[in-house]
Amino acid sequence: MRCSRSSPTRSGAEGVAADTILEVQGLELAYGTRVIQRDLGFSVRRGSIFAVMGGSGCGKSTVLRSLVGLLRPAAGRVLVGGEDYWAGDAAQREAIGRRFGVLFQNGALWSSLSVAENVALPLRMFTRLDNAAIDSLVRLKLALVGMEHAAALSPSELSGGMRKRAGLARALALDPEVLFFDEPSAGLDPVTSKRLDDLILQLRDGFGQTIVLVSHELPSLLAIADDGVFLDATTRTAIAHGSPKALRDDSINPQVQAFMRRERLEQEG
Ligand SMILES: Nc1ncnc2c1ncn2[C@@H]1O[C@H](COP(=O)(O)OP(=O)(O)OP(=O)(O)O)[C@@H](O)[C@H]1O
Repeated sequence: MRCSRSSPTRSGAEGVAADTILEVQGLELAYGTRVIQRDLGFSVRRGSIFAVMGGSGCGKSTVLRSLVGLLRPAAGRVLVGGEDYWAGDAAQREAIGRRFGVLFQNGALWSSLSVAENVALPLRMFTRLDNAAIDSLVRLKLALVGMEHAAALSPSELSGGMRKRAGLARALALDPEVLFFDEPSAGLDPVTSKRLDDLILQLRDGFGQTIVLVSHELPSLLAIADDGVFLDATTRTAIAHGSPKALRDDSINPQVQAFMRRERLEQEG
């Protein structure tokens, strides 16, 4: 179990532990005057898969939005490699944001572009690589997600699972330090969902990729996440920290137990 209040060796910028890539301190998130979550604190280790968990509407996607720069926190800090993300100006935030890859629920591909052109887009926008280098990188990223055969297809010709994998290839285009997923398994059948889980594990184990994901799909969370935070809609803050397995087996919090037990009954039933 890890949370910001229990980090071990502390060093480097802003006193963040050396193996921490992302640290959230005292975060409060609101839409207008409506507070969604407050007093959030957690840290994400390099090379780990970190899950933001909790029931429907507790604010998981809202937390993700604040981590990737789409929602300015009402209070608190998001430290990326020790740098305070929201303290800088737009240019500084953009520079930090380049270190992120983001995969949204439906893959968010441009429908007018082929799969290969979608993956090439960030490389064309943010690098000075020539066409040959971009083509090679696009082939490499598509091969990584098992989509090399689909380079010329348009997004409308892809299944849901293929769209996610194409979106993943695009999110990986710039070799992000942190990869963010919003509900990777949503809308996928169990077999396709398992393939995506295996791919996510491969990225962690093969490349040391750090991944932060938002999910309420417990089978997937239990299979892949090393650590996480459990948000509660009623108290509007985190009520547990730890891996999904540890929360399932050890948490004494009734809300956490109810969430985990329901999922367990569904699996057993
Ligand atoms: N743009 C917005 N403006 C105002 N309220 C919003 C906005 N987006 C989300 N909300 C509200 O914030 C709360 C948290 O929403 P969020 O989507 O972050 O929850 P979630 O845990 O990801 O939900 P789910 O698991 O159902 O996707 C909800 O009550 C939602 O209605």
